[in-house]
Amino acid sequence: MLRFLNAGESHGPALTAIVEGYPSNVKIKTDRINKELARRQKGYGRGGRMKIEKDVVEILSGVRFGITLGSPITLMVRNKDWENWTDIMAIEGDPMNKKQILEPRPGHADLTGGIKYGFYDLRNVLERASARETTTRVAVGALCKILLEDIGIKIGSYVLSIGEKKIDKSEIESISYEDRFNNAENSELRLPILGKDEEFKEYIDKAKEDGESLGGIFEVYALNVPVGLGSYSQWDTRLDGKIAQAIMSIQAIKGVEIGEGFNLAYLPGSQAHDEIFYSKERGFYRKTNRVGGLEGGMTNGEPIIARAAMKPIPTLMRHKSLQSVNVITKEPFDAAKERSDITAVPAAAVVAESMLAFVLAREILEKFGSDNWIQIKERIEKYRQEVLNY
Ligand SMILES: Cc1cc2nc3c(=O)[nH]c(=O)nc-3n(C[C@H](O)[C@H](O)[C@H](O)COP(=O)(O)O)c2cc1C
Ligand SMILES: C=C(O[C@@H]1CC(C(=O)O)=C[C@@H](OP(=O)(O)O)[C@H]1O)C(=O)O
Repeated sequence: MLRFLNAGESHGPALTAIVEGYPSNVKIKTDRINKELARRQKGYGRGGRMKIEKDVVEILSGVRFGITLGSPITLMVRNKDWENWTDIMAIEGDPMNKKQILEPRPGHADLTGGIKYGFYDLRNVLERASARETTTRVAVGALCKILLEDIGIKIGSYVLSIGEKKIDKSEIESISYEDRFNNAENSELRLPILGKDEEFKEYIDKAKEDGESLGGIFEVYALNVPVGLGSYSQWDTRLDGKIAQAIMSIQAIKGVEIGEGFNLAYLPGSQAHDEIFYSKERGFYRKTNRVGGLEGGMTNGEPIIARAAMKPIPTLMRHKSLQSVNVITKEPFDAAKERSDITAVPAAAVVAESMLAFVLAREILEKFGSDNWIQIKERIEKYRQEVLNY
């Protein structure tokens, strides 16, 4: 089974991931992975840290002369900021008590993590809870995208709202997925339509001036996915559940819906489902995709669509603060900080693409075999023909 683990602290020397179950005979170019890492770093509204980091991957195992071996792949991305934090983040030696963080920030793992793991220096919690970790999720996602692209599956994302500023569903209905993809790539906010960036940027600037932070909603999709990934046979083989879990695991995500999701609850049955049609060229198909490509926990051949809601970034600037309590003195304090993102919805969307790519690559390998990519690809092509002839 394809799986990965990642490790690393936000201000430690490096972030790493080990990917196991990735097939042999896949051509890997580090440029392809670096392109995804750069996409995650973009997005208007990010804070000072993104000016420091320029994420690039180093492959430490599992690839020889640019070809995967079928053995575990180790990926590493160095933290440039480590140089500024070496003494605070010291791996050996006596603790530097003067740099302890005793003030838990609301909306973060700080307080609960401190209580649970038995630390008063909350840096021990926040270093790992931070979304900096998503860098290696994206590196792993890039490996998965290489597989998926080779069999014609394309994954993308776009931002639908930041705070109260929204793109209406009706504004993008007539735009093809190809155009939405290109528009989002050319927008600093990953917006699916052109000409809206300025409006959104002004809105973010205003939030910054007010000392506020913003959340938002993004959509992530996968096109040309074969029918029949996932299964209805057990609760934990249902693919809609796996996708929701993978996206929900991203820091600050508080809601995930598949297809029309929550809106379906307001519709009568006659308007909520996707009727079935048949043509010789296309086989079975739907004219609508309200269920986001998933029925009975399986892909039905239509695009997979998932939307996620991100809460506003918890760290606020000095002039607008949230109340909290010092873990030693028990005195109240003001949790505002100097450095933070104002919003990171576009970055979270790229992370969600990576999580979707990982889940889909894992399902593909589960269904079609997991050792030699050349054979796996042949099986997928044969299966696609069978589906068409069903
Ligand atoms: C890409 C990305 C960047 C983030 N940047 C920040 C940040 O600069 N400051 C901050 O306080 N939280 C930031 N967050 C949110 C926190 O990581 C998150 O709210 C926190 O870890 C608590 O997790 P939870 O919201 O899932 O409970 C970011 C999240 C993501 C996905
Ligand atoms: C470093 C990244 O995001 C970070 C996620 C994050 C958090 O609390 O989640 C807090 C900020 O880090 P710092 O406190 O060092 O400024 C963000 O910059 C990244 O996305 O690569």
